[in-house]
Amino acid sequence: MTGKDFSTINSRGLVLVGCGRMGGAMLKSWLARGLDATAVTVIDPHAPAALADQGVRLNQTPPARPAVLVLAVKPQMMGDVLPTLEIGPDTVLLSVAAGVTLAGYARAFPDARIVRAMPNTPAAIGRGISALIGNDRADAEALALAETLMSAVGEVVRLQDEGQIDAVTGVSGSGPAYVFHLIEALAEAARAEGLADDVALQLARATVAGAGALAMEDDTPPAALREAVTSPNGTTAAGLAVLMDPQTGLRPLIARTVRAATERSRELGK
Ligand SMILES: NC(=O)C1=CN([C@@H]2O[C@H](COP(=O)(O)OP(=O)(O)OC[C@H]3O[C@@H](n4cnc5c(N)ncnc54)[C@H](OP(=O)(O)O)[C@@H]3O)[C@@H](O)[C@H]2O)C=CC1
Ligand SMILES: O=C(O)[C@@H]1CCC=N1
Repeated sequence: MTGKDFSTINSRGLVLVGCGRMGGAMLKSWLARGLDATAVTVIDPHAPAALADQGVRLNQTPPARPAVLVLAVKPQMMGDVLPTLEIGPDTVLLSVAAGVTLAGYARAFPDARIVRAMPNTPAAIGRGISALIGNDRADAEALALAETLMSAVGEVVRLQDEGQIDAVTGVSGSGPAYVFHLIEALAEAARAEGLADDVALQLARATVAGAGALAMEDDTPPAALREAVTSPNGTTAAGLAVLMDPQTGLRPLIARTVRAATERSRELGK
C-alpha cells in the first residue's frame, strides 16, 4: 500500500469518529502506510493528544464533503453520534461497528453510500482481516475506497449478504480475543506443570504465534499440520485425546463460543 492508493482520501479528507481500540488501530496502520495525517480529522472526546503532534486535526470542524467518514464508536453510542453528523452522496460512510445495520444508517443518511466492514485488532500491525458489504447506493467506487482502507490493515473478503457479517463478527472480529485466551490458558497450564511464569508465557505466546504463522505460510490444511506434530502413541496424541473429545473438547466449545458471539451481533442489530 502506498500514498498513491490513498490519493483521493489524501486530497478530500478522512473523518474518523471514535478513535479507541479499533479506530486507533486502523488509523495507526493507515498513517504508517501513506495516509496523510493532515487529511485526517478525528472526532473523539478522548482521542490521544499525540495524534495532533503528527498533524491530525483533533475534534475540529470536519471538512464538508470528505472522501470517507469512518464510524468506530460503540454500537450503543450510535443514537447520540448519528444526529451530530451530516453525510451526503459524496462521502462514503464506512462503519466498523458490530450489529448496526445498513438500513439503520440509511434511515439517518438516505443519500449516503454506506459500507459496513468488520475488522479485527491485528489491523494495528497490518495483519487484520475484514469483511465488507455495501448498501444499494454503494457503487464500485465506494466499495473500492473501502477496500483500499481495509486492505491497508490486512486481508479483505467481500460478503454477498449483510446477514453474513454477524458470523464474521463471531469468528474473526471477536476471534483475536479467543486466541489471546488460548495463550493465557496455555501459559497457566505450563505454570501448573512447574515452569516459571516468564518461561510459561514465552512458550505459550511463541507457540501460538509460530503455529499461526506456519498455518498462513504453508498451504497444507490445518488437519495435516496437526497430524505432522502427532507421533503414534506419543505426547501429542495423549494431549489431543483430551482436546478433541467430541463431547468435552475444543470443537463443541468453539462452536458454542462462536454461536454466542454471532447471536450477540444479531441482537445488537435489532
Ligand atoms: N475492539 C475490537 O476488537 C473491534 C471493535 N469493533 C467495533 O468498533 C467499534 C469501536 O469499538 P472499540 O474500538 O473496541 O471501542 P472503544 O471504546 O475502544 O472506542 C470507541 C471510542 O469512541 C469514543 N467515543 C465515545 N463517544 C463518542 C462520541 N460521541 N463521538 C466520538 N467518539 C466517541 C470513545 O471514547 P470514550 O472511551 O471516552 O467513551 C472511544 O475512544 C465498535 O462499534 C465495535 O463493535 C469491530 C471489530 C473489532
Ligand atoms: O466485542 C465486540 O462487540 C466487538 C465486535 C467484534 C470485536 N469486538
